[in-house]
Amino acid sequence: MFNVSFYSCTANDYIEAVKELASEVLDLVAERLSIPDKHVFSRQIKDVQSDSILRFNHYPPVKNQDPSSKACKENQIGFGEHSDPQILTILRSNDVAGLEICLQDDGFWIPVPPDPTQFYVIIGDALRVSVLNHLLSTNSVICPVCKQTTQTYNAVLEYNVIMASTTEAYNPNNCSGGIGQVLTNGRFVSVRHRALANSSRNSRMSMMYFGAPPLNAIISPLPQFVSPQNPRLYRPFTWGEYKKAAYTSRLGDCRLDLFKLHITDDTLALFS
Ligand SMILES: O=C(O)CCC(=O)C(=O)O
Ligand SMILES: [Fe+2]
Repeated sequence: MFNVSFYSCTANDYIEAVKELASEVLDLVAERLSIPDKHVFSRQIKDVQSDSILRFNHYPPVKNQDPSSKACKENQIGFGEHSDPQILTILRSNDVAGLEICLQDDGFWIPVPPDPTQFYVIIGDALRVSVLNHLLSTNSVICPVCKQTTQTYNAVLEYNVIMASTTEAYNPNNCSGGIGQVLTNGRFVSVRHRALANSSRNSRMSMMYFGAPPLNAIISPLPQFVSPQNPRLYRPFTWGEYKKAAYTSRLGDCRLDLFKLHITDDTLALFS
C-alpha cells in the first residue's frame, strides 16, 4: 500500500536538499557577477514564503506509431516548448531520454542525454536577467553531444551540474525571455526546452524543483544592470503578477512582453 507520510517525508527531505543545491548555485552566480550581496538570488528561494514547487512528470511510452509520421511526432510531445518562469530549475530524471533544448530561434532541437546520476540546472525566466552573458563570456564549453558552444558556469560543474542556457547575445526582439531577463535587464535569455515521450518500452520520469520567490517579491532589473547605455527594459512587477500571466497564457507564449517598457528617444534623453 502507498504510504503517504513516508512519501511526504521523502519529498520534503529532497526539497530541502535540492533547495540547498539551488542556493549554492545562485550564490556562486552572484559572486561571479561581483554582486556585493551574494545572497541576492538565493534569499528569494530560501524565504519561508517562497513559492517554490516540486513537480513529478511521467511520460508513458508512445506505442505502435510509425516514427516517420507527423502525427507520431506530435503525439510524442509530452511537455511542449517553454521556458520555466521561476528563478532556477533543478531537474533529475531516470535514464529515459526525452528532454530537448533549443539554443537559438531556429527550430533546431538538441537532445539532452539523460543521466540519473546528474542534476540539470535550467535558468528560469526570473534569473535570466542578470547572469549569463557575464558567465558566458569567460566560461564556455563545447557540448560533448551537439558540439555547440554552451555557456557553463565552471563552479557549477563541481556539483556535476549541467547549466543550460542560450549562447546568444541578448536580442530584444527575441521572444524567449523570462523574469531572470528582467533582473539582468535583458542580458540573459532563459533556455527553451520541451520533453518528448519515448517510443521505447520505458516511461520517462522527471523530478523538477522550481526555485521561486515569494508571491509579493518585486522582480526588477538589479541596479548594476541599468545605466544610460542600458536603460531599464521592464517595469517592476511582482512574482505573483508574472505567475498569473504565465498560467493564463499558453505554455509557449512570451509573457514578458506584457511587462516591457517602451523605450522612446524621450526616455533615452531622460537618462543622458
Ligand atoms: O520532464 C522533463 O524532462 C522536462 C519537464 C519540464 O520542462 C517542466 O516540468 O517544466
Ligand atoms: Fe520546464
